[in-house]
Amino acid sequence: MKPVSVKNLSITLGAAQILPDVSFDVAAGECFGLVGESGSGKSTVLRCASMLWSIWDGEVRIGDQSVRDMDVMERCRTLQMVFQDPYGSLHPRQSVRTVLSEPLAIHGLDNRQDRMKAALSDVGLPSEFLDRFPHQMSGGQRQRVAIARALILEPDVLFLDEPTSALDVSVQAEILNLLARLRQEKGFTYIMVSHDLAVVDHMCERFAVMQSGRIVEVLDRDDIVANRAKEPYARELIGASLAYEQVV
Ligand SMILES: Nc1ncnc2c1ncn2[C@@H]1O[C@H](COP(=O)(O)OP(=O)(O)OP(=O)(O)O)[C@@H](O)[C@H]1O
Repeated sequence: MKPVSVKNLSITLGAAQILPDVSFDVAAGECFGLVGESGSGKSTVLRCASMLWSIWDGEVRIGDQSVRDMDVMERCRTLQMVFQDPYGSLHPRQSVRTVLSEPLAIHGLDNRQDRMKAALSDVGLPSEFLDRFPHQMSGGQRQRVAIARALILEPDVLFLDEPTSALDVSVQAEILNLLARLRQEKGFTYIMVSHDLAVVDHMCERFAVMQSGRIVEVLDRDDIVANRAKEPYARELIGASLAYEQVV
């Protein structure tokens, strides 16, 4: 289990300062949420912290190491990402076997067959799925494969970028429960982006409310129940989410 620390993260793209100055700490084994309106910079935090984008200022550490000091191989073994759209994140012409075996080959890991079967079993899929292609699976099964791909190198930290929002409502809870079980079993540290406060409330111990590239407030579940949010935007977001839950 490793903690994550983000300090004074800032990024400017063209003339726009997307993140002026973002800092937060995530404890080892914690699930930390990032919520906020569309365009508030949630995914940008993950893109920078994972080094998908590298032109930013500040510091991101996993355990005692800066992500900038890790080489690509080390970073892949430390940190993996799960994206919103499992169809988009899986190559249409690659079988599950190819998707799962490639990282093992690149990292020179042995017992590949056993590792692939174990990763599929971890996400609740039988080993026959190794021969399937993305179009032969449901959305939920594709997301399970994307999660298996993230697990296969046994990382410490997972960044989850709206991992259920492209899925049918009936499958969303299944995937969230799977992610919660995996965290318990494997001791992952999660940073989870969502626009859905109910999802974050279900999954995360604490969450940061973002607006216009800034964290306006960090809250935990008890703060929601006790209506303790101080910042007007955070209060508004929570109020809107609670009102929506009452309507549906
Ligand atoms: N490649 C890019 N070039 C320029 N601006 C970008 C780029 N990607 C994102 N942005 C801008 O950065 C800001 C933050 O985007 P980001 O995707 O991080 O928001 P978000 O909170 O994750 O939104 P959503 O919930 O809709 O995914 C937005 O104003 C967006 O227009």
